[in-house]
Amino acid sequence: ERLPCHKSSVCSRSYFVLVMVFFHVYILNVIALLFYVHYSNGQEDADRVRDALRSQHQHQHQHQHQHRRPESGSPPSKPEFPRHVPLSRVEGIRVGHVQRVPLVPGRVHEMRTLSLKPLLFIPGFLSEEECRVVMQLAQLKGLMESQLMVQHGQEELAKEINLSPEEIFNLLDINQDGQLQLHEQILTHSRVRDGIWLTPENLREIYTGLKADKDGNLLSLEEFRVLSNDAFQRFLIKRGVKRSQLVRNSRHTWLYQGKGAHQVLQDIKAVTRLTRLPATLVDLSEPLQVVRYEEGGHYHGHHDSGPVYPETACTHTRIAVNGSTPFETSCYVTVLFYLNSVEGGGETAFPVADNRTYDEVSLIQNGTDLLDTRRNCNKSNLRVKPTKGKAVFWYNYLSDGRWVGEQDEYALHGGCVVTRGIKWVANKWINIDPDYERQVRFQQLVSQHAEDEDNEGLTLNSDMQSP
Ligand SMILES: O=C(O)CCC(=O)C(=O)O
Ligand SMILES: [Fe+2]
Repeated sequence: ERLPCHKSSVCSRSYFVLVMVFFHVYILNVIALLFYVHYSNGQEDADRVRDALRSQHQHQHQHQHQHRRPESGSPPSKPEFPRHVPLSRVEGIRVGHVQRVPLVPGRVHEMRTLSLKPLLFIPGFLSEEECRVVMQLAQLKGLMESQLMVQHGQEELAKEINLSPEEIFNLLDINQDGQLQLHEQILTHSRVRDGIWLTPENLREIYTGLKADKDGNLLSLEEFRVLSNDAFQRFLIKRGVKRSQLVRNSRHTWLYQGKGAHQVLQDIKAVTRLTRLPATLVDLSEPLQVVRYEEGGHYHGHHDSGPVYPETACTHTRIAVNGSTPFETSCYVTVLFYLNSVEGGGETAFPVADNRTYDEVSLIQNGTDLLDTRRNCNKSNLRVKPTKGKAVFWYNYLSDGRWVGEQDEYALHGGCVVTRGIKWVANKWINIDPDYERQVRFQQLVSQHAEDEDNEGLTLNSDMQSP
């Protein structure tokens, strides 16, 4: 028996029509949305393919006419790495994995993965002859001290940002317990202060000398306040600082690798094939840094690239910064070449490579300072022996899937003290700004500048030719 159904109720014909209309509109909406998603992706794919083709074309063009400047009058060249195409990064697979890299025609080099945190490889690279040429060129040019005895930068910086003793104290007090333990002082206060490396004993000696600390290892805010800003420095200068007490005890020079440079130096730019990074990045990077450590030389633990903060800019892209950035840092992928085999010591140490976790405070514990490469290299997780012609290559940044991302804290490293003989290395730092837009702006500025120079040259030439 059917229930009675009134005209005005939900069973009515008009209600049914209304529901059907809504239903169809809904279905049409869904279909339209699907079409939209499909076509917009298609467009992006098309953009991506077009960009990739364009970049490939530019790449080939660059290989055919190496070091050729952009044609005058042409628009500034587009970056070789469009946003959609991720920056190449070599896969580590697993520790011990070996991959073959075609660095020079007719010869295949092997590259072994040494660690995954940081992503680090050891490829064979330079021939004996190439090592000899680089060392001779560096000697011919002349080397300078890598670190001057006393740096004033920190004092000036502290004055510039105008911090009170309380504010500095809080900055140093990592665990915020109102007292500075010895490792806190070493980690932040003394390390960055003068570029002078202080051991726990040094620090105690200084505090005693300055009559700053009454109870040994702890420094209260009151005691800290007594220490005037330059007390440390004055004390150290009076007492004398030896080269072995510096963060970096070596000499170095820079060798230009562009057009007209010695062929061996130009050939070292084959790091593009090693790292698979775009040739433009390598071309726009700093020159080759050649370093010589005498017996007793060292370089304490450090990062080649700084952390990524909004207020920090890379040194190489500073001309592309809109507005001002108070701090600058180096931004690199590092390729380190060993130009000779060292008789004793001189390994490159990576104290926390492949550690499960990274803990800055535990780098200095119970008198053991893992960053101290004069004393504690044997406690590092990974040490690379300097062998002539070999290179180590690592990423100072993690990947964000497309471009370089956060700083890789595990990339901490240093050069162990050379116990016998002399050590020669060369750094090929490939400058990459973690800020993609800034790197692109920088490249555009550089190519625009080159273009302007070319135009100026043309004007000058025609001036000279005119009667
Ligand atoms: O000499 C070494 O083994 C390391 C050198 C180094 O880390 C550097 O020059 O930045
Ligand atoms: Fe380094």
